[in-house]
Amino acid sequence: MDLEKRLLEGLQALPGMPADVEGLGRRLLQYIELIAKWNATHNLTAVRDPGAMVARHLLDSLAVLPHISGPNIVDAGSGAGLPGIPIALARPDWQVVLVESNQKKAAFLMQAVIELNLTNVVVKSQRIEKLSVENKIDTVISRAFSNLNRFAQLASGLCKDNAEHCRLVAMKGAFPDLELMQLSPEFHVEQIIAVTVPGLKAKRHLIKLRCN
Ligand SMILES: C[S@@+](CC[C@H](N)C(=O)[O-])C[C@H]1O[C@@H](n2cnc3c(N)ncnc32)[C@H](O)[C@@H]1O
Repeated sequence: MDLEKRLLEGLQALPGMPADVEGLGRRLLQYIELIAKWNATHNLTAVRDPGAMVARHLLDSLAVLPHISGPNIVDAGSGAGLPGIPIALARPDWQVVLVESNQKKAAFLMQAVIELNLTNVVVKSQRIEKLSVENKIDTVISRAFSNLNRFAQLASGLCKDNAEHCRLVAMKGAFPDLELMQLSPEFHVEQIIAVTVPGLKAKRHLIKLRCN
């Protein structure tokens, strides 16, 4: 099955997608083509085959959409823009800040914002723990960033102006028993959600934290 067809089938199987799934699919394909082009020089992701990126990067990122709240999202340790860029493409009404401390990756993100005309995305080339934001943040999300406790420690300052509503959301693979046991009591586990990603057999879990 070709890439576009596989992507469209995946998008149609996911809840919370926009009405114009085909338009979203075209922009997502443009995005993975850009990753593939820059990957050789900027080492953005170990997944080199655009075919494998469909499920492992795009659908995996979009599967979180029904479980997070906007409109102000921060993606901590965004790397090649995951999950932040797919989220921004699917939700043009949300504002997404991509935070990435590696300068080469941040340069890619800035180029992606221009080439994909992402008017709802801002790139911050810095460490998440140093970030200050003007808007009240609704969700700080991370994928493959660090262990749960470290993520919570580094990112919780971003929730301080919106503590009632703001949530820290960590995208994890297998159920992270050990990481949950090691989480500091200052953070409260609000929800653990098993997520199904079309085309992926591997398990996915979202850990949603509230700062007490
Ligand atoms: C394993 S990569 C994951 C990238 C992307 N989230 C994904 O799922 O493909 C982790 C990223 O976090 C970035 N990073 C690590 N510590 C950071 C920090 N304190 N602030 C911002 N970015 C950080 C690294 O440079 C790296 O690009």
